[in-house]
Amino acid sequence: MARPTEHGGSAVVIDDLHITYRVNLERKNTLKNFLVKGARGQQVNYREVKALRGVSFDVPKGQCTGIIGANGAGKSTLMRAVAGILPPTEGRIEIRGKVSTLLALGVGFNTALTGRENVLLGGMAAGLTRAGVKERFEEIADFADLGDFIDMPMRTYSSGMFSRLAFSVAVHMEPDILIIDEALSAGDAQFKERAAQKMASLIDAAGTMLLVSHALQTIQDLSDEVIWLHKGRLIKRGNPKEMCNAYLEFLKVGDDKIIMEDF
Ligand SMILES: Nc1ncnc2c1ncn2[C@@H]1O[C@H](COP(=O)(O)OP(=O)(O)OP(=O)(O)O)[C@@H](O)[C@H]1O
Repeated sequence: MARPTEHGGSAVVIDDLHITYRVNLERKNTLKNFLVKGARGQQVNYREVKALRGVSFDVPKGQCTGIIGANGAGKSTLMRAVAGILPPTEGRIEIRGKVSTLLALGVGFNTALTGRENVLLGGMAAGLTRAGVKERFEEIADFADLGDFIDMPMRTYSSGMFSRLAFSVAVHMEPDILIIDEALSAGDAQFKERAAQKMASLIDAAGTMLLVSHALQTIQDLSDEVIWLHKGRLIKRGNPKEMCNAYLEFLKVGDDKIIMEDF
């Protein structure tokens, strides 16, 4: 049973989240090198990248929360953490419901298998029964619109085709929480249009969404609230138009001071 907290209406609660990547700087990143260095008492050379530094916010149920920020701000890291792919280095993520994400599904696809087989596996990985996936299969395949390619190994897919299938599987899982990271850039113009329509209908169906995009118009059109990340920190959260305007102003000026004044 959900713990009664002050975040009663939240689908996701993120509390003081830190994520630090540990990057191995060794030229020879091999087990042998690691063991040889260990045996000689030498240190293996690591560098730490603090991708998220104490981020806290909650995602209200049934709303779309947009995430914006410059390259390297930590947006994808945050999405991977909410999807359960990356464990928090420090802090806490509480998820109330079934999460579906393009990231996790894309990662889970086995390119030696056909699209059809991957839909089955992906659906089951997302918590559906075999019968449940079969019931939805036609709709998923129709939406991805890959023609005969659905029965071809996925290694023969273009990256756009890969994304279309991943997107289609993700949005047909009826998740409680849907994570979309730049999904609208998946596929060609026609698919983008259909993807946007599908997302609008998902939002109407009151699903909770986390949406990461550099397309600020899309963010404004779809989000109820926007979070602005910069260098691993949450700078501001609030009304989509105001957040996007503030971010655009920052991009124009290109100066961290504009952020730090309010921070
Ligand atoms: N696998 C990784 N190993 C080490 N460092 C990483 C890894 N992935 C991301 N980083 C670093 O973490 C920081 C945040 O990266 P992240 O991809 O989350 O940013 P982003 O906001 O999604 O950026 P973009 O808009 O460019 O996609 C960056 O400094 C990046 O270099």
